[in-house]
Amino acid sequence: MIELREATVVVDSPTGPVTLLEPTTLALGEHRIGVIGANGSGKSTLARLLNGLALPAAGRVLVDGLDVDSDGREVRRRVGFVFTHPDAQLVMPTPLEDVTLSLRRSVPDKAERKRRAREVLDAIGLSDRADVPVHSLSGGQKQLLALAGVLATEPEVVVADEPTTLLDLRNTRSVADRLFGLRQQLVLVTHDLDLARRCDRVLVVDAARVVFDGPADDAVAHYRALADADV
Ligand SMILES: Nc1ncnc2c1ncn2[C@@H]1O[C@H](COP(=O)(O)OP(=O)(O)OP(=O)(O)O)[C@@H](O)[C@H]1O
Repeated sequence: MIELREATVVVDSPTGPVTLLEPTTLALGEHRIGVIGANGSGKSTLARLLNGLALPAAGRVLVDGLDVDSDGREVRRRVGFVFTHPDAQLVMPTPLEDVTLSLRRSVPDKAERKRRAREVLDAIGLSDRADVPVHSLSGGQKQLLALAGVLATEPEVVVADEPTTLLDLRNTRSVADRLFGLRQQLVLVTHDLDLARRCDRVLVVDAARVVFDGPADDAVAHYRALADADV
């Protein structure tokens, strides 16, 4: 369970401190939680708080009772993060080497690590691409590989920040189907309202606040009304 208690994100800027997230209190227990809202509203900031990529300036963020501030390493082990751009995550020349690298902490034996990496690639549908150059993969395959690298570490929660934004319809479907097929809790930041509708609970973020929190259809209606009010 992830809990935010009056968590606030503030950054310094040349003109003084800027609040990226107003004090926010949430308990995130549902299997699939969507986060929607306009560009620049604070969705990524909220997502990054959940695994300590952003730290609260005030308030607390707890993952299974562990504080992101003081137990950052353990929190990051429990909460995996998938970025919009898979290239931000893929550092090795081939998929097999990349997933093997993700396993370096959890699997000490080298041969066993490779075997497990092949299993992970197989499970995500990339076993036939295991040894090709990463740069030759399609955008969808790269995003699946980034997800495989995260899943290899066996997190309890997967936070994905607009993981399908760069993908075409077919790749969006395949990445989304993997994400929604996970046994792990999923927190999905997305501009794709069809994906948001598949979530059990959806947060709408606007101007650095969570302005709606509830069932997906109601959240999408709320977001549409906000957009209409802006025109
Ligand atoms: N380090 C920073 N310093 C100053 N402002 C920042 C910083 N990081 C983010 N911001 C600003 O905070 C606001 C919220 O950013 P965030 O990335 O959380 O938005 P978002 O809702 O995820 O947007 P998008 O849908 O465009 O990805 C934006 O106006 C952004 O420019």
